[in-house]
Amino acid sequence: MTDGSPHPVSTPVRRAADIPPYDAARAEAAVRELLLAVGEDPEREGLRETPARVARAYREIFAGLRQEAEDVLTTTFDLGHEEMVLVKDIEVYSTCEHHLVPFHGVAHVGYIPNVDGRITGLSKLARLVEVYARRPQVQERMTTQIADSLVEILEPRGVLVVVQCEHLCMSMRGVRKPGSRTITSAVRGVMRDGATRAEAMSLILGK
Ligand SMILES: Nc1nc2c(ncn2[C@@H]2O[C@H](COP(=O)(O)OP(=O)(O)OP(=O)(O)O)[C@@H](O)[C@H]2O)c(=O)[nH]1
Ligand SMILES: [Zn+2]
Repeated sequence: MTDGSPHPVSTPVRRAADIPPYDAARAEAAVRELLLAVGEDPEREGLRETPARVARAYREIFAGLRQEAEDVLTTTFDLGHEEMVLVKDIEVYSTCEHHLVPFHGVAHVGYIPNVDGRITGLSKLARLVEVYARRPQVQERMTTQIADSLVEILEPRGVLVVVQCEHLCMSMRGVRKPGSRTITSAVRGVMRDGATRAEAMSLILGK
């Protein structure tokens, strides 16, 4: 990303409560305009329902804008488990905020609970990824948000998030390099320690 990007990773993120309800009619009108702009006929048979379909699809694809990490990291248990918990290969579909085309791949989310051993349900880690993936995104910000929300809510001793994605904006257009993968990571607390980090990484890389 260029330094002059209008959407740097540090862009302040609006809270779900500050975002107006999804405007399906507006999305539909915009898709119709887009079809006209590219030279299509939105009235032809195959396209007649497309603006409404796309509006419904966008509601789903961007549903994370109206969710917060607190909404999904609800279930916590005090199991007294103080060792590393890692869920790997969580499938991710997100949308590049520069081109509004998908980027997709996997996320690996690990943490070391705090001394009380407070942990969350495993599925909640995958739900957390969804909250941040279902927004117009850049991969770096998504990775950071996943890590920081875990830190804030579970107060674990350490967190490691690794995301590996192919960006379709680099595959199907622009530089046209299909198959390249971008890897981002965010490491917090004791996961920064060499041995702990190495253990997490070997679990991620191991088959
Ligand atoms: N750092 C980062 N860059 C991204 C991400 N998604 C897309 N980009 C990049 O955002 C940049 C936008 O660059 P611009 O020069 O403004 O746009 P463009 O002319 O469409 O650029 P090209 O893709 O090179 O054709 C491109 O280099 C994309 O590869 C992401 O998640 N993280
Ligand atoms: Zn892009």
